[in-house]
Amino acid sequence: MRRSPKNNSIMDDNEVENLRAAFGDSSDDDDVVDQAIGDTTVWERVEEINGLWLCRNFLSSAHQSVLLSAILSEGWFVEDSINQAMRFGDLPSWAIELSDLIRETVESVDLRVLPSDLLWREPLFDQLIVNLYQPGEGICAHVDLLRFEDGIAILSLESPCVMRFSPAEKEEEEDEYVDVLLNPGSLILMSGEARYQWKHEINRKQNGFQVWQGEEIDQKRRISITLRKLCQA
Ligand SMILES: O=C(O)CCC(=O)C(=O)O
Ligand SMILES: [Fe+2]
Repeated sequence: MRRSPKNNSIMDDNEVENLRAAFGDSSDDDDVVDQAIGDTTVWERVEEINGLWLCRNFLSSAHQSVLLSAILSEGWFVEDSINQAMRFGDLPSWAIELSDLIRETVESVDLRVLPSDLLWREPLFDQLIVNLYQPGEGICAHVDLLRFEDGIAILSLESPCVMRFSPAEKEEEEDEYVDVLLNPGSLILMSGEARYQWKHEINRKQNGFQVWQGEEIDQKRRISITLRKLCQA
């Protein structure tokens, strides 16, 4: 069975004001603020999967460029053989800003995007993975390790991709899955069932070939940022 997510877009009345506050209301640079707010900065619940939320335009293109430069200037990806960087505990300032922005934008909508015990834990995230995928590279189906708490965020940069969710435990021969398109600048949040009862994967094996709604996706390099919190020992 193939299912694709329906878009339950709900725009909170206060959202634009809150986003303006989140991105800083620099009156000398209103363009950047407007781009940051975007016209589709909306949390969408992926209907088929409890606890899975998508914010398509979480970061404006300007903000994506700034973040990408910050990541690349960490110097983690200077060699072709290195495609993943992990940090625990003290995160780089750009990751803390991202984490703050997630909390602010979730708080600003009157929707249960993240249960409040997760949203208000301190810190919200203390573990970071940056993955760099060349065209044709992806990640096989997995549930994130249980050493991490519930409440996981993934931000996409540079290239769109399709992330496939499938039940972690499926009946034999059952082929149930839900595809979600992750555009650059989009953010997904997984909690509850989405985090524990569904696997996620990115299949770009065939020379980077992926299809979304019948259209081939032009694969480029993709960078993702995964934010999680380690369980207490
Ligand atoms: O790159 C992604 O979007 C997914 C990364 C991921 O699932 C992980 O690091 O556990
Ligand atoms: Fe994962």
